[in-house]
Amino acid sequence: MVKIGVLGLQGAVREHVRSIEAAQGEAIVVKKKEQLAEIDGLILPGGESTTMRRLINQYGFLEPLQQFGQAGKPIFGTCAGLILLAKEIVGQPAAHLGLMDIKVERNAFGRQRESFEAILPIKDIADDFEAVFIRAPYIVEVGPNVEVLATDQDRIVAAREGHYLCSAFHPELTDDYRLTAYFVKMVEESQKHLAS
Ligand SMILES: NC(=O)CC[C@H](N)C(=O)O
Repeated sequence: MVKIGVLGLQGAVREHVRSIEAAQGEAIVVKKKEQLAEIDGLILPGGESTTMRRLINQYGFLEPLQQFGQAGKPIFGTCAGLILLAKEIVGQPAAHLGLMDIKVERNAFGRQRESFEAILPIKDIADDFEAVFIRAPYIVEVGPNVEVLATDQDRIVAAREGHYLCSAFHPELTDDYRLTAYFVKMVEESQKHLAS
């Protein structure tokens, strides 16, 4: 069974643990950078990206997280986690981890649609995924190697670039484990690659 960490500094950590277990992965809550050596893939949960970034700095996580991704280990960023992964954030001078070739806008759906649900098709994963959005960002632009997996009213809300996966919505807040299961499979496949 692959070991999947959930960055446990802030946000929807326990819900991701439950989803990983439901998707046949072993879940580990990562609170210290040394634990990154024990896991095969990592989920950056939703929460508040600015708070998470402050804690990432405080606990010395920034470079270890970047190295984890650059070593080819899969990372799945959900909501605030997507913002952490992005190379560019609209209106902000600097990115956080800057690993994925996407440009994102924070709180992009505005006040009227602060939180909402939508049934969305996700490429190769589901025709009818129940997507829960909470003060969600969306992806404004993607680089040439990024595959768009889902859109909501023409806004990009899920994408993949090689071993990086992201969603603007929260796949851990429902009992629909298909997106998490897709990530577990990505981690299993990367294990085969990294071993060969
Ligand atoms: N549910 C979420 O993760 C919200 C993300 C939040 N708006 C941020 O900018 O970090």
